[in-house]
Amino acid sequence: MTILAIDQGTTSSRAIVFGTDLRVRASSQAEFAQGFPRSGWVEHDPADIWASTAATARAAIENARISGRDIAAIGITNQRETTVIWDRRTGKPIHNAIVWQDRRTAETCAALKAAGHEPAVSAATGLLLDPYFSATKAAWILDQVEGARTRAEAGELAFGTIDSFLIWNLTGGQVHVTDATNASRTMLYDIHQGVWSQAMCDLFHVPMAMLPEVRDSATGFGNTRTDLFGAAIPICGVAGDQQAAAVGQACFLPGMMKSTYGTGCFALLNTGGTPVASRNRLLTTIAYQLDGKPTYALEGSIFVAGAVVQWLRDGLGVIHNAAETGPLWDRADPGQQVIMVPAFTGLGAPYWVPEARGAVFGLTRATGPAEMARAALESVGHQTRDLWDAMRADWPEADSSAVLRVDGGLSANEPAMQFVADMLGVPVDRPADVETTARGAAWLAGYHAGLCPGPDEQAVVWQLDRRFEPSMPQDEREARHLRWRRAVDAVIAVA
Ligand SMILES: Nc1ncnc2c1ncn2[C@@H]1O[C@H](COP(=O)(O)OP(=O)(O)O)[C@@H](O)[C@H]1O
Ligand SMILES: O=P(O)(O)OC[C@H](O)CO
Repeated sequence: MTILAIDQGTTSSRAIVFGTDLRVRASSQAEFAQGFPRSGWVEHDPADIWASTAATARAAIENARISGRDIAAIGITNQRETTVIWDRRTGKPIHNAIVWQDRRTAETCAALKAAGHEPAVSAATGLLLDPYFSATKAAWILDQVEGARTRAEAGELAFGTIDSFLIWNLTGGQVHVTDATNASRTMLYDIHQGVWSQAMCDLFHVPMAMLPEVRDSATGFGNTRTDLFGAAIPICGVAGDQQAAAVGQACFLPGMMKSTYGTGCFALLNTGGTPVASRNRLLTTIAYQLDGKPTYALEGSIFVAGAVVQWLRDGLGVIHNAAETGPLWDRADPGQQVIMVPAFTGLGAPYWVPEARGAVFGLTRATGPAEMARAALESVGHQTRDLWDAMRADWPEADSSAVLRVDGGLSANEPAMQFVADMLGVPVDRPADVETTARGAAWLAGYHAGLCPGPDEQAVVWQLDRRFEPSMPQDEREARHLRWRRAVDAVIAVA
């Protein structure tokens, strides 16, 4: 038997067929259009999301030379926070999906912050008042689409993050659910009580009648329509993509930490069964929920990591593909120490300044593509160090014996990963299996279906590809990171 993992990401949809040993059997991937209707706005057409998901799932099944009847369980993992509202009767979305990167509700968040609401929001949801999360996005749609609020209150409309929207479509409109990890990104969910928060729904003007039922990350989420894949396949695992990566990296013990370098960078530190309230502007979130028990994490979210490499390619045109940044790093003049702060869509953790924009410091006439590429990659290491410092301050148990597990497209870049190790002063481990996000979703589904072993055994099969040991002298590490902090201060000062 096999397990199908659906990984619906920000720029592409992927489907991967795993054996029950969690080895990849076949996969398929399709990019879809990004909508930028105004500066700071980012939208997806939900029809594209659904069509690319269904098409890649079918293609992966075909590539594996199996049929839907050979799939014992489906696991879903998804871009988080992105918000869809649809009509329960027709299944039709009433607006494009508002993507996690979208900043259109920045003013709403600023006003709520100024009115003193942030402590209550953080206490209930573990999050900060930022446009990143779903609540203000949902309210924006209800305010803009005529009649939507009344219909939502009457229970005619459904709200969902992408997992909910996919499950709704996969089950033919039968099931309106989400899992605890996705719920914990909405800013409407009480992560301590494990229920939707009436106080948050009131504050953000989101009617409770439109919210999905919240379930464990490994449980039954309904069966697929038989006409989709030729069989009614049970959906047994769901988690937001960053949480699924933590699961795929087998970060099952308190103190274990992973960092995923895709478009952005998201670091999660497992803090066990007790939520840790951050004093350093990190997020408290649910890492996974098994058998009704949430495991919590501290999360640092950086909006631009791999995206800075895309900008070198598409914006500056100094590279043709991402992998060229490795050799360019080697050619860069190390004496120049150019600093790039890639705050293209504001600064995320631990600064949270939505108005900030990017800057490059230390340019000379001798600065060329190599120095720019190196500065871009170094920004990833500096940002990870910022998160690391915040995590150690919030949770001193994250001591010097710690290791950072990395994954995501940019983790293929050797000098960048070496620089992360140098900035943190701890080893950085890259696993042999880089499909960690999909693997996490597959494990959740396989675990519930009785096909995969429990967390302890699963942790043992995690395999190392390469360990990056820190080699930069301590005084150099601290001096270089101090210059970065000053550059960030300057970016914030002009925001
Ligand atoms: N060798 C590389 N060096 C630097 N960046 C890379 C490399 N390979 C991929 N990337 C970057 O990684 C990102 C893609 O990673 P991926 O995990 O697929 O992201 P996502 O799931 O967010 O789309 C891109 O932004 C790309 O620029
Ligand atoms: O789709 P990704 O990999 O860019 O991940 C997006 C995150 O889930 C946003 O919180």
